[in-house]
Amino acid sequence: MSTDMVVSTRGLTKQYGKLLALNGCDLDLPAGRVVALVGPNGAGKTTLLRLIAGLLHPTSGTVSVLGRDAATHTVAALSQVGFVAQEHPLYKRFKVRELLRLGREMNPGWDQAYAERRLAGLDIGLERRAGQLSGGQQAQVALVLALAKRPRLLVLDEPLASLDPLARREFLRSLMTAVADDAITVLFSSHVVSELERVCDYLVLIDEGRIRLADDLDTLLAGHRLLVGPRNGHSDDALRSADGVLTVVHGQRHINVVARTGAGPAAPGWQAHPLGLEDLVHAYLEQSHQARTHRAASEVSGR
Ligand SMILES: Nc1ncnc2c1ncn2[C@@H]1O[C@H](COP(=O)(O)OP(=O)(O)OP(=O)(O)O)[C@@H](O)[C@H]1O
Repeated sequence: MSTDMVVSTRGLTKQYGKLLALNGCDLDLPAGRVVALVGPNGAGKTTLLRLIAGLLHPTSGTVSVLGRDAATHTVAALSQVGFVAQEHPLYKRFKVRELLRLGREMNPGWDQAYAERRLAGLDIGLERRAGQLSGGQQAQVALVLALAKRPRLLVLDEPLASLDPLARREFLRSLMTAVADDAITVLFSSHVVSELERVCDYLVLIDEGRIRLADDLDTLLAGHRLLVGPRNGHSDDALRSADGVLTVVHGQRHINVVARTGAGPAAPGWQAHPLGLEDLVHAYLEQSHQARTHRAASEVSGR
């Protein structure tokens, strides 16, 4: 493992009974990045995040966080990791002031002045009860509680899920100020891929418990292209089976092909365009979906 990696997993596997939720994941996350973890429902995102936060033990393989084994040094590892679970649960009957006191009592590195400053900046009064705050304000309080631990790694499970577009923007803005001020590494899962391009600089794509992609966003975007060409004269199967081609979609007059840069059709009439993050993620998931459908069909016909 390289020492400047905040998270390193090797062969990380988690089974719930017979269900294989994570399957032999090797992952290295460099320090100081904002990492988006994306994947369809049930892909294994929460499981991976909980393993990294030391809240679950692997069935096999290893997970090292900030140079320590997260499974065996949980207390030491956890003090440097801020974790906000899905739906950012807070003790709803507690006042914000009481939540801060709890945080202070439970975390040796607690920074009360920082917490109060951030809450004041968000206009969230310390005497408000958590349960009476809006969903967006509760998400912000959960973020402040995690940041006031002064973690080196902040792990957020679906922080945007229950927020409306405005609250999402505000939440991401707060997150970005914290990242800029404190140089922490952030790892967060999300289904809202369209919003990630502005905030993250590293992407991990997980599907069926396996890591499909993990790289700098710029490298990934530069490494793929959308190719648009005329409909006639191309067999779908030939296009699809070409090396480096991820997806082939027929429009009314054109065919859209997502391919690795340098691969795919290059005949006259074809034009290459840059690919956005949403299209890139969609292309990989579509490719997995097609492979699954193909596998299922072969199993049925082989019976
Ligand atoms: N405690 C559990 N017991 C049994 N199976 C579980 C448990 N937690 C998760 N699973 C299963 O493990 C797989 C991965 O679940 P996980 O929650 O990690 O996925 P996810 O990518 O976070 O999904 P989502 O986007 O829907 O939140 C799923 O098939 C899920 O049903």
